[in-house]
Amino acid sequence: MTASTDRVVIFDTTLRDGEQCPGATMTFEEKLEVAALLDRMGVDVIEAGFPIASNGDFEAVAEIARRAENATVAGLARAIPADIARAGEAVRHARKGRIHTFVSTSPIHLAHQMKKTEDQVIEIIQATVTQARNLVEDVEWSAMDATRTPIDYLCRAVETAIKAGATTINLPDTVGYATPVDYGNMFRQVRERVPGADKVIFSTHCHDDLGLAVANSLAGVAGGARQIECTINGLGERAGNAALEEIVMALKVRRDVLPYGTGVESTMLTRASRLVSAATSFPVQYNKAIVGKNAFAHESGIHQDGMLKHNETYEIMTPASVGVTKTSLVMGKHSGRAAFKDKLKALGYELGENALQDAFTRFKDLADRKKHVYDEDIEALVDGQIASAHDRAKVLSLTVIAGTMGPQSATLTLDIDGVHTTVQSTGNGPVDAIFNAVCKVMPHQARLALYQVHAVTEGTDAQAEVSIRLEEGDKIATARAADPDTLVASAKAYVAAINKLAAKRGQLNPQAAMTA
Ligand SMILES: CC(=O)SCCNC(=O)CCNC(=O)[C@H](O)C(C)(C)COP(=O)(O)OP(=O)(O)OC[C@H]1O[C@@H](n2cnc3c(N)ncnc32)[C@H](O)[C@@H]1OP(=O)(O)O
Ligand SMILES: CC(C)C(=O)C(=O)O
Ligand SMILES: [Mg+2]
Repeated sequence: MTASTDRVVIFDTTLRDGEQCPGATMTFEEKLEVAALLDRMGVDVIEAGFPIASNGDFEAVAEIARRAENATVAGLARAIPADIARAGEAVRHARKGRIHTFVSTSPIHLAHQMKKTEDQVIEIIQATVTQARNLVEDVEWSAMDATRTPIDYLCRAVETAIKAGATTINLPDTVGYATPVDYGNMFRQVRERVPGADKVIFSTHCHDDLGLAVANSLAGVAGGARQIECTINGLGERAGNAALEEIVMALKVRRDVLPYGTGVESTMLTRASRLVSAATSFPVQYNKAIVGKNAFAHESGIHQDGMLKHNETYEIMTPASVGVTKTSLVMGKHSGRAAFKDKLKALGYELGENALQDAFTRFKDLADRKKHVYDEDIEALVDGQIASAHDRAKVLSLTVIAGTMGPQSATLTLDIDGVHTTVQSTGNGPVDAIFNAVCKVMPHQARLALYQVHAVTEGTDAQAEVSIRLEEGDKIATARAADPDTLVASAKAYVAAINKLAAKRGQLNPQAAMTA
């Protein structure tokens, strides 16, 4: 695949450079799982590890090589015969195997890390690429720290690698130093000057030290590269590598100016991101492009209003195109009426204009005080509004006799429209006794569909929160009440639910709303 084609090879190095990120080590099984997903989603080359690094790395590369059905599997090797032999052994059983060998070319690396002269490194390139090529057909050679290498020497090194049989030439921005203009020009110059450059694929490999990894990779493609090395979630050494999901979507969304396709199924990107995040225990930052939790979330009223009118007002790609079910309109202090009304509709409420305005004001007050406003908060706010608007009965006092001696009984005083009524009742347990007492004052035909108690906090002095759901024909009323005394919370929740039911009935027949 030379520069004249419009297809870019996606080379994923999550399992090699990604794993070099401090703390991101994956187990053998996790690596197999990630590799299987990369293979299925259409990644062209999976760099599965650095076989000389450890027996574990060797085994992982070898097993991934055996299992991969579509992708080429690459193993990394320094410019050292033992490394190359080990990488060759690891990818031996792959349907398509690659040895990726690299050596430094920059003056600073030659002087301080390699302690070799330029001529010595040229000899090493010649010998090691030849060795690799004798083991496999597909050999990638990388000039480590290419972007800090004088162009004349870089061209000489690349020419040596091509002559020795390299089929892919990678020019990494190892330390994340390049800018897009530099990086694109480097590829243009090398491709123009090196004999045989038109017979190989040039590759980018960018690090994100200046936050330019994706931009540099795309500039490299504009300069003639046709392979991009990248990682899921941008994982990698130091600030990471170019993020695969960003590269794939940039090429997909901006095909008008970057007319190069990939074979990656973009709807699997979110899944891959979650898998790698779980395997490495590295959380994905909320505002990460493409796969972050907020990538398709809108909180501000103006954006939400636009999104409700037309989804292209504030989204340049659909959530479905990257495997996210839907856009989310997050309710918060920046939300407006349009989104609030839409949320209420989704939650099953249809309020008149005045009630809507009232609920919206209360919602804004709540959002000013609370960081996250959940659907349940909005439900409670509207339910509370409905209930308090029709809150005709209130629990004034409750005395319960419970325990083993039985029968359990409850003495309950309710305030209904300002009139205090006291009743007594027995029951099969204290809660039953309370509910029977309530029914004496407020008879109804509703079925108790849910009675649930849970502790709001920990400890024996915790507040008990009781949830009740009553169903009467097609009318449903739910209510919650909290009190340090579970039985008092039960009485309050039950009365609140009946209040709501009465209000619902009352909308049809106000006189019959409460039959005390
Ligand atoms: C830019 C990159 O991402 S490069 C890849 C980096 N990844 C890793 O290093 C992860 C895996 N690494 C390892 O497990 C180990 O470092 C090993 C197994 C590769 C080597 O371990 P050791 O033999 O103990 O060497 P150590 O790590 O201390 O030093 C690296 C040696 O490799 C040499 N070296 C580094 N790169 C290359 C290269 N491309 N070709 C040849 N030699 C190299 C260094 O000069 C140094 O040699 P020296 O010991 O003669 O000075
Ligand atoms: C091994 C090489 C390709 C590398 O990771 C780098 O230069 O960043
Ligand atoms: Mg790297």
